[in-house]
Amino acid sequence: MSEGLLINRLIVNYGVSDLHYQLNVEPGECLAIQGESGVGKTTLLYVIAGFQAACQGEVLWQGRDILMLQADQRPVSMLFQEYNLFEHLTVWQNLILGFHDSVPEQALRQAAEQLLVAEQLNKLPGELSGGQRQRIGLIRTLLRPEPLILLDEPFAELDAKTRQLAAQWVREVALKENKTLLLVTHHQEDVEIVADRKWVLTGESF
Ligand SMILES: Nc1ncnc2c1ncn2[C@@H]1O[C@H](COP(=O)(O)OP(=O)(O)OP(=O)(O)O)[C@@H](O)[C@H]1O
Repeated sequence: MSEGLLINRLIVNYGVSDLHYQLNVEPGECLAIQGESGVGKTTLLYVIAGFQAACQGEVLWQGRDILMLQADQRPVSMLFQEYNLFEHLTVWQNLILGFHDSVPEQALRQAAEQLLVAEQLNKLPGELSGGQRQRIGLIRTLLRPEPLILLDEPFAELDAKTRQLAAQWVREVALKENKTLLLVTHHQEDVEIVADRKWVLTGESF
């Protein structure tokens, strides 16, 4: 029994085609997921997070099949492509949303400083650039309490220098908070900075 994440003979069906997954991630490991476009990287993250159904197999976290749980019951924090920011709330209100009475205020502010978005906290998300929104989403996703972090091209809107800064920050927080992290990226530099290991999805069945 794995204490981390074990994806066991998982099959996701789209009409005539099936996607197959078999994977083991150690607790605290940062795994980069690569593979050709359309091979099923995003689909895998959606199934783990509970936003898409699998038709067979298991997703075990610490020995327990999380496919049985509703999305909000899973030990998962995922950064969506659209960064799930509420437009009518300020950036800061967005950041503290969902922490209830245990807001890690100091850590959130420190992260905003490190990722160069501290000046943006009192603004509305609509006033931010795509890259600034992406970093706000990243901060919230990483600093939430859930142990399993799913990131789908989380640096896509960042310039090379900011991308490197954000990748280093992700690595640092993941290690410090003992997160288990799956990172979908096409960039080799992200893999080198963030990941312990790279897994190339080929679409072959097990
Ligand atoms: N809603 C859907 N209906 C039917 N087929 C779908 C649907 N979503 C995805 N697929 C199929 O599932 C496969 C995997 O898609 P997915 O988006 O997971 O790939 P990906 O590896 O993340 O690709 P990319 O790198 O381009 O983002 C694709 O071949 C696609 O045709």
